[in-house]
Amino acid sequence: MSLNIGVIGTGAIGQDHTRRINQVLAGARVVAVNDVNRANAEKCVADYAPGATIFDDPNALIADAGIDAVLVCSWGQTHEEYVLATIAAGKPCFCEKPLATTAEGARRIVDAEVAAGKRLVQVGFMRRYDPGYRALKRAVDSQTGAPLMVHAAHRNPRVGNAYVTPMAIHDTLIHEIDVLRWLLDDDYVSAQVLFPRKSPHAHEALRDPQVVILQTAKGVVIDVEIFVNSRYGYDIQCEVVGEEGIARLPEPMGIQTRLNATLGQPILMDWKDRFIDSYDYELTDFIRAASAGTAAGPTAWDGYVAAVTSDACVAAQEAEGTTIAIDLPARPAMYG
Ligand SMILES: NC(=O)c1ccc[n+]([C@@H]2O[C@H](COP(=O)([O-])OP(=O)(O)OC[C@H]3O[C@@H](n4cnc5c(N)ncnc54)[C@H](O)[C@@H]3O)[C@@H](O)[C@H]2O)c1
Ligand SMILES: O[C@H]1[C@H](O)[C@@H](O)[C@H](O)[C@@H](O)[C@H]1O
Repeated sequence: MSLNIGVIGTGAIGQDHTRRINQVLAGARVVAVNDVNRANAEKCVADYAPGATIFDDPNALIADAGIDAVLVCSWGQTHEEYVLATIAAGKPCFCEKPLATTAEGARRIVDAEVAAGKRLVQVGFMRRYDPGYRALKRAVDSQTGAPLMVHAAHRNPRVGNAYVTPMAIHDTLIHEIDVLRWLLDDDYVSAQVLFPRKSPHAHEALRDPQVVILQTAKGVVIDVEIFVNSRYGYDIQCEVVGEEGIARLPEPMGIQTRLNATLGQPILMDWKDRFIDSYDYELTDFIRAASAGTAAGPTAWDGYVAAVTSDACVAAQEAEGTTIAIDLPARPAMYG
């Protein structure tokens, strides 16, 4: 039996997920879509979901008896409302990051899921599914000894004018916030942000680059460079320094050339290409679990921890150079 999915938010990633569900993956179909911008919904249906129903009301889509599960791919500040409504309908929900734009909002989702008594939410932290990060985790767990430090970088070639300083945390660093605590099996205890000299490519409302320093409960010190005007490429770096050696995230596959006295390898420019396999794997996991009426993968608790950590990092941006403590409440039993 095929899982009937409704997608709320049919912009860049909503369309890309619709394409992969309808054209690449097995076991599910996107049969309904909603977008505040109807033209985006129409384009998504025309390109990737012929025959799907366009709902003008997202809550009607969530409640519709023909919809088994919901993908929330709208702007971050709208996620909480739709995820809560999907939990209330008792349906599995895949929510793109961030789960909510405030820690309080993410906590309301955790509480609703706990009250529902079973997992219904998967957060779109796709890097946990990336073969490179998975190989890195195996090396960190079994070869390089207890981790001491992590050096990471998250570089985008450019961003639009709507992207302002706190978004470097909520929109960009949030991937490292999630994947590094998964990689290290650890939680954060403090955050500090340093601002190097500003890139001339950064617009007025954006301080870019930034360096975020996170410390973990086990004593690991992590530095993450966020540089969203790198110009040269979409580049994700991660190196874990352990007691016995160093493990590095592999570069994405690319043809190496020896040409004109130069050793060359292309660098990707778009996030869609960098994690293309991971998006396929995370949605495969979602379809499998949702077909059994539940959810798998990154949890609402992971989304909540990311929100608490993000808030601390934004406070650390505002208090430039000051170390901000991160306090997490006890983890509900449902999340292991
Ligand atoms: N996991 C990843 O790597 C990744 C990559 C890109 C985006 N994202 C996340 O996905 C979400 C969407 O990002 P995007 O790049 O596709 O943005 P986008 O602007 O291209 O698309 C968002 C769509 O949501 C629609 N929308 C906004 N508010 C809505 C509402 N209240 N109800 C219904 N539709 C609404 C917009 O009209 C737009 O079509 C964001 O939360 C973003 O952080 C995740
Ligand atoms: O929404 C995108 C996406 O999450 C990318 O993976 C990240 O590199 C960008 O910085 C962010 O703006």
